[in-house]
Amino acid sequence: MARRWAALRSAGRHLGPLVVALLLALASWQQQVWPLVAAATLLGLLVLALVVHQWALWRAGQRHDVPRSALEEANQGIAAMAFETHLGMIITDAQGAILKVNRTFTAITGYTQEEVVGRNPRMWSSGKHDARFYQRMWQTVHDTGSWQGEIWNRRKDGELYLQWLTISAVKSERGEVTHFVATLTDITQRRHTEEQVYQLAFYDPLTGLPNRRLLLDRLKSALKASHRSAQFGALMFIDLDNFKVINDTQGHQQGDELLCQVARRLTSVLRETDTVARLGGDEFVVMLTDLGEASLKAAQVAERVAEKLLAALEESHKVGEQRFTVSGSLGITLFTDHGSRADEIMQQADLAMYQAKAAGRNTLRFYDPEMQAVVIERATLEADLRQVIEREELSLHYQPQVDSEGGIVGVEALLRWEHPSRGQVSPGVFIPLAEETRMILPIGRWVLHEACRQLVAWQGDPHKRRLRVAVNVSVQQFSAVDFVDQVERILAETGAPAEQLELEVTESLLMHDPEETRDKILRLRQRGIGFALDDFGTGYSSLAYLRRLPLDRLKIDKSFIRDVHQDPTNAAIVEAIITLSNTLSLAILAEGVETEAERQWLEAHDCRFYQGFLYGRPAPVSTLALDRLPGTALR
Ligand SMILES: Nc1nc2c(ncn2[C@@H]2O[C@@H]3COP(=O)(O)O[C@H]4[C@@H](O)[C@H](n5cnc6c(=O)[nH]c(N)nc65)O[C@@H]4COP(=O)(O)O[C@H]3[C@H]2O)c(=O)[nH]1
Repeated sequence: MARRWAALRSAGRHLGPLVVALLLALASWQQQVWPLVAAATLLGLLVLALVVHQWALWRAGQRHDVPRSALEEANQGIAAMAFETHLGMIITDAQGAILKVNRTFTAITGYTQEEVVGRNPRMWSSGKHDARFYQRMWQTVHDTGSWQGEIWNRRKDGELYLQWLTISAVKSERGEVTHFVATLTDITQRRHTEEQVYQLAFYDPLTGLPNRRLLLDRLKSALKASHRSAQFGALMFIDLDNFKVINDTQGHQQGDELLCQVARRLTSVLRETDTVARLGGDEFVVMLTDLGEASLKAAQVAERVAEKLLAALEESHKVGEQRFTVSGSLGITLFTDHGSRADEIMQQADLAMYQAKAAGRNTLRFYDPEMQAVVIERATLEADLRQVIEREELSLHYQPQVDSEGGIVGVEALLRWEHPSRGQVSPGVFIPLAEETRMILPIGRWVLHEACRQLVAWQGDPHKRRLRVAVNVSVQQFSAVDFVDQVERILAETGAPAEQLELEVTESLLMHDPEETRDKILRLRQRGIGFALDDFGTGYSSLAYLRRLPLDRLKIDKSFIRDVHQDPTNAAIVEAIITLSNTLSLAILAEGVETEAERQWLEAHDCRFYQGFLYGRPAPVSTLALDRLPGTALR
């Protein structure tokens, strides 16, 4: 029995430490390289099999005498199987001379067992790591029994590759190192994939510049650094002024090439520590750091750099066979870590850039906090505007339209917004905002519906039943493909008489699609709806288009009516408009008539319809007493 134990122990002595070392190597490697966990599991199973096998042999040995050579054979077989895993494996002696490598090693490195036995693994070092790296590595193996990490090595064909390497020292019973076991995996491809993912996540694919995410990351780090150093940094937004034209006329390929050139130009002006990022389109951002502790000095430095950047852009760019000049609008904001957040700083630089654009392009502007207040105000108003219909804060006021004999011919419906905390918001403020946000579409529908509902309500009132109601229609609303259907539907829903509805459109509609505009107007006129051209004289009027538009009425803008009786310029313009309307057989109405003198002059010059404070301000239905207006009578 004692003999059998000794045989087993002897076999175990040969194999055990190596297997344990293999396992340790695999286990530590497994923590790092989870995708190959399966290989480690396989090895674990082999070891389990070894234990079971040892146990079976021992049991068998209890019953029969197992020859020592059989035990050794079995152990060696198992060790050989465990050795041939998906990991590259190397066994060296205590001096580092290679004793054995497996097939995976050969597959990874290109070296066969015969080529490496007796040699030192130093033979394939890449030259990428310095002597200290190797010293530390071996020191760790000696101190702790193992080392693991990434290391660059060279394959037989000379190619560099990155491997995950685990080295374990195998010690004798007396604690002396007898062997080293190393496992290695080729992680070059994985690293390459990781780098690609990183590149995609943090860099702009076209120019290779950092993208918004990386820029924000760097800005946050810069803010933290400025907290420690108390130094200012600067963020600049650059937007190319004429890029869109070049892109549209020359094609996207040329546009892309130009953007790449711009990226190179901007980078060439800056220091290595500065960041140039591309946010997309033709928007670039530059971040400068360590501009000193004094804001004035920092601003001066930033301004100098900004000027250099603009100058670099202005030098002509050769794209394909053509040369282009581009200019940029540049907004700058300075930052330190005074509680500002990265996104706020970005917004400030963006705002400053818009200021630069508004100032005539090819220029730079510093961020101005007052501008910020305007923008915040606008954003809040916009948010409120989005809920204006459901919160029922809109109403219509009506302003009378009068003929030369004082008879009321109609009213203009004018939209009012009663804001719960701000009170009345002027249409001059919220209508443009509604147009920008396309909220004008639902709001416009509401106005039309409400005006038609009012028309029907007035049908029962002998004083108002024949009133014509004029409704303003914005270009966006009119241009909607279903505008004609929309009007038809509202007329049907409310039962309003179409011939008492007049739609007021503006000259900007003429710029749109004249054929489509004409077609829509004709279709609605067939239903009996009238059309007036509002604010006439203030916009761009193509007389050729005007002639072709089937209108009923021109409304002379109030700016020309002011003091028309004593302002020769206004008088000349109004006379010309009246002549034109006569030529085109259009009725004419003067807006903004405030004084009797203006009205008399207009009447003397053949303008017979008026609207203005002289006859009444726009008023809600409840206070609209059309029968009691001075000098008027209901027609
Ligand atoms: N100084 C002076 N002003 C006079 C006089 N008589 C009338 N007004 C004002 O002149 C504007 C006439 O409307 P608009 O030219 O269509 O100009 C309107 C129109 O373009 C737009 N708007 C108003 N309601 C609507 C609407 O329902 N839809 C659309 N799309 N725009 C609307 O907002 C603009 C401004 O509307 P309001 O502030 O109501 O301003 C109204 C009116 O109150 C006068 O004698 N003197």
